[in-house]
Amino acid sequence: MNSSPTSILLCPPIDIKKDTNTGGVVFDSSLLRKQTKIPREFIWPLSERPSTPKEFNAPVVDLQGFFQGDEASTMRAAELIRTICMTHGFFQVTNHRVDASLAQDAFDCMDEFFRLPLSRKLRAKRKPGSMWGYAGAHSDRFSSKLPWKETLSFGYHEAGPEHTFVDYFTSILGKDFERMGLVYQRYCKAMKDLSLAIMEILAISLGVERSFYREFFKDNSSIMRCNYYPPCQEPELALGTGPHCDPTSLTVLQQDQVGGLEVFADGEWQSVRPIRDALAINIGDTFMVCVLPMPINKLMLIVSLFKGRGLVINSLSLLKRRGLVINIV
Ligand SMILES: C=C1C[C@]23C[C@@]1(O)CC[C@H]2[C@]1(C)CCC[C@@](C)(C(=O)O)[C@H]1[C@@H]3C(=O)O
Ligand SMILES: O=C(O)CCC(=O)C(=O)O
Repeated sequence: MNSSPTSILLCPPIDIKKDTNTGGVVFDSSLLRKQTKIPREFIWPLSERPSTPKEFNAPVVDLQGFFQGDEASTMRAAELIRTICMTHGFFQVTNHRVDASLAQDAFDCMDEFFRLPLSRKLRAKRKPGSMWGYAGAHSDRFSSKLPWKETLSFGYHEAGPEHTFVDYFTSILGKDFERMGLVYQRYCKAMKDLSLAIMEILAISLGVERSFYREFFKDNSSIMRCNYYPPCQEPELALGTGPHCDPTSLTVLQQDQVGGLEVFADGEWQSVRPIRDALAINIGDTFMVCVLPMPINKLMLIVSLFKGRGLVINSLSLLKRRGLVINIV
């Protein structure tokens, strides 16, 4: 499909637009998604691109027993998480009590935002030094090995005013985005509650007083990111998110069914098959360094633009690749 003569004729490569102030690439996904040749700024060195990875056998932790106060089940979950922390630090959780319709609303709101024309998204453009706002391919910060993605980020603090997000979205995008503010306010609260529950199990796993991390993190801040990976006509050359560790404590990720997330485990990149209604969790650097009794390798993540089975993401334009990420700092 990518290299069919018709698509080449319909979509001749264009010169990439540059920001007149910063000289950075302008990531206009409505145009770039149709380009048969991607701009060189997005091409990653072969050595940094994972080749078709094998599937990662991600452990699944069922939180039902924990939430029902079942001690035996909680201890089993804690033991499983302990083993996970001692090896790679990545797992998925089911029965996590984040309402499915809220999770769907969070995807719908991000779709609504990323569908806007670039000029409107740029009204929310992230200012240097701020964590709040929209960024296309992080081209304001980097000039090569750009990620093929758009991001909308904001910070969450439970004790902050309840209307923080509503004020932010409506002031920047207009009244129509009031619902988006309300949805993300509820969503971040739900994710915060979940992260504290996981902190409690982590405390049991690691042999510290049960409420220790819950107390420690209860007044914390979180970073929320909506990552949207638009269709790419040369997905084998680009990456959605480059190889990285999370320099934070705990990450909760809600992803759609397309796939693309990979973890570096046992010395190789391995793809994580999304499980419907499950959330992906990984402990970040802070947790690894502070709490683990023995040094282990940091967990590395990447988002490739391939599905696990090597099919091209999103060329079949109905598919999407979306990640809603919360980093507990
Ligand atoms: C503190 C952070 C920086 C990044 C977000 C995060 O909360 C966790 C990981 C970082 C990141 C995702 C690693 C890959 C590159 C990056 C620029 C991105 O693609 O978003 C990173 C984030 C950043 O904003 O610097
Ligand atoms: O978007 C995703 O699926 C995950 C991206 C990621 O690893 C991150 O933003 O830290």
